[in-house]
Amino acid sequence: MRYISTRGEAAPRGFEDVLLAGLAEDGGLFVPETWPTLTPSEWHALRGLPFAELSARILHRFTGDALGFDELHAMTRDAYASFRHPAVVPLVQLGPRDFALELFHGPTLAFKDVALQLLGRLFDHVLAKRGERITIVGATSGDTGSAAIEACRDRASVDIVILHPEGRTSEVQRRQMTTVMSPNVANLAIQGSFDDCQDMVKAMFVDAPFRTDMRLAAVNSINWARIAAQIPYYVAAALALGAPEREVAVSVPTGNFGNVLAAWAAKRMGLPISHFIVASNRNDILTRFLTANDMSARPVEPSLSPSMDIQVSSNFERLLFELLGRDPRATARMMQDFRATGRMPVPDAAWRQASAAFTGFALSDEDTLAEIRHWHERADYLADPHTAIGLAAARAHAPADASIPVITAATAHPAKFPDAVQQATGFRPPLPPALADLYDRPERFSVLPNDLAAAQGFVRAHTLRNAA
Ligand SMILES: Cc1ncc(COP(=O)(O)O)c(C=O)c1O
Ligand SMILES: N[C@@H](CCOP(=O)(O)O)C(=O)O
Repeated sequence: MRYISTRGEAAPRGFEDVLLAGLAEDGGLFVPETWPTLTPSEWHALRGLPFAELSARILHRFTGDALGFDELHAMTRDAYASFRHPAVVPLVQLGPRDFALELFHGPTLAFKDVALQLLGRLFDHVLAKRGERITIVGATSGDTGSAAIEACRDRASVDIVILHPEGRTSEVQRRQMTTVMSPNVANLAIQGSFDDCQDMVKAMFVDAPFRTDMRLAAVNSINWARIAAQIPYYVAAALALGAPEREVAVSVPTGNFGNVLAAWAAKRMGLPISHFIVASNRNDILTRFLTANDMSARPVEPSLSPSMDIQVSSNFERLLFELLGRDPRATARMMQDFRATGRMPVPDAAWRQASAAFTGFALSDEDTLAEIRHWHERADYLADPHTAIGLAAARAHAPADASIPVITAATAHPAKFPDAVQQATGFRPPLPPALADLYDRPERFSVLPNDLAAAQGFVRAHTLRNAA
């Protein structure tokens, strides 16, 4: 299995190199050279397997010979042993055809743990084999940061620096990152938006000397391994509902487009997903694109679902590459124009293809609160604001064929956003016991302006200090 860059100027390479590279040197994202597909009997063989085994079987299709199945299975078993639910990613029925795929039972209470608990172990495995060290630089709007820190803290071969937008995460999210005192972990609060943080991280990756000197690696969903590790839960849910014989639809609260892209990748592998519903908050660039081919970035606006306060969705590039018939030159040109102008006129044929497969939906804060209240009153179900947006989108855009179930990705635990949940329901969800003293723990982070040189200086100092 080899991977190519969406922009065509980076050498193709295998899974381990892609894992360590993160972003391709040409600024593009790695994608599989060809998509692996499963036959109906291969899908059947996965039905009912423990999640760790199913996950290893799917991932093995993407690692090729780089990793043996047994090694991979040992890692998935270990990664998911700490999840608080025995099913790891339980599917909860909320209505006749409405299901919540709960992805928040990992250590930091969001879907990011599913991939990042595994990535931490993959990094260790590959670095130990190669005798190398890396510095991870990541951007977060709240959840990737804590999940990555939890997965990488105290690992001998890894330093990690996470950039978050100052004051724009929930307090629980910030504290989950800034109360970790491990010497290999550092947090930067950037005076800007998540998009600014993500731009800085990408700029560090395309600064070749800096990238090489620091041995940079990525934990964001620009890293293909993140996407690959998010595919298995869609497989598990669809098989549980009758796939491959029965079609399913998915509704995914969306920011960087990684989680919904993982579902789309499952479809490319042959899983019968008939509809993709892309749910966002008032930062609705994807909805504007899907409904009116208006891909134009606006300033990021804070909302009650801060993890989705994103305008420039990294993984859209992977979809664009496919929509353009895998033409790397056209992809590179369009991405560069988007960067320069903030607008991306997508050719009509490509847009029609996208809008036939994906339906966009955006929800205001007020309606998000109403949706949390609706599920609490109707099904005694507590949804966090991100999940609520996914559930609202599923209700608005469920396929006309009522035999198709709709799986909504429940991406965060309600206790991560207690203020919004309390405002909607009057009930303040408590943190699980492992995090019960979170508000009493001391915090450590540095604040920097939205300035690339300053952030690079910080990353360099952190790396050198730990190497000494
Ligand atoms: C709770 C939550 N829901 C949804 C999203 C959006 O996911 P994605 O960026 O993969 O589209 C995020 C952040 O990425 C998140 O943290
Ligand atoms: N919502 C994310 C933003 C980063 O997304 P990623 O999937 O690319 O890591 C977050 O919570 O940090």
